[in-house]
Amino acid sequence: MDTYDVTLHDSAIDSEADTKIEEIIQSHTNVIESLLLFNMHGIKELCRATLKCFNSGGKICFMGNGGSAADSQHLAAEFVGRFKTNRKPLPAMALTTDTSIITAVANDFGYEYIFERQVSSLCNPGDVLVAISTSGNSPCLVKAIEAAKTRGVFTIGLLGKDGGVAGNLVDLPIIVAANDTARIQEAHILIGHLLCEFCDEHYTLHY
Ligand SMILES: O=C(CO)[C@@H](O)[C@H](O)[C@H](O)[C@H](O)COP(=O)(O)O
Ligand SMILES: [Zn+2]
Repeated sequence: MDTYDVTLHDSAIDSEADTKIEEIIQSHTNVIESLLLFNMHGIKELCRATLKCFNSGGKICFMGNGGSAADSQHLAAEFVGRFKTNRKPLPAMALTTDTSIITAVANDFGYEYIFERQVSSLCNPGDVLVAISTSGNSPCLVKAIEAAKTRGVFTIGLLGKDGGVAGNLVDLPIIVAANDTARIQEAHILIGHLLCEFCDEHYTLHY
């Protein structure tokens, strides 16, 4: 059977790829640099709220759809397991991982309740809830934020575009100044990793 040699140059594909790669890396860089201009204050508040939550016995919960669901479980794992150093385990949960809860709640109540039911049953006053959403408009996140606020949970939005509905609801909106979903998600995971690194260093030094 004939096989293609994928290493053979194809000038049309190569030049198309050159242009696209440069364009995407440049737009990623612009979005990441904009964090220094627009989001320093919000990221500092995120670091402070998280430390205060952990120091008073609370936990941090993450939620999001699609790529942001992946970010939620990625970040929870860094806290419970380890990031760079072997500091103490830190209490974090992704509300995106229990398929039995998610499918039962979606099936019995509706998809928009998949996080709300978990917040109402698992979150306590003093906990932090991080909603990761590029639009800020996903109904399942909005419902969960509303439930969290009635329970004394500190709500944070890692958002994009104009912040959407969640931008006006959360206690701390961190809105990445971009419109492209993928570029916003790349900034979100940088902010998440930054928080992990900050907590690593803090708890390695202080406990
Ligand atoms: O990862 C991506 C796009 O990069 C998608 O899976 C994306 O997360 C999904 O379309 C989500 O449903 C978008 O939701 P949201 O960010 O608007 O809350
Ligand atoms: Zn994606």
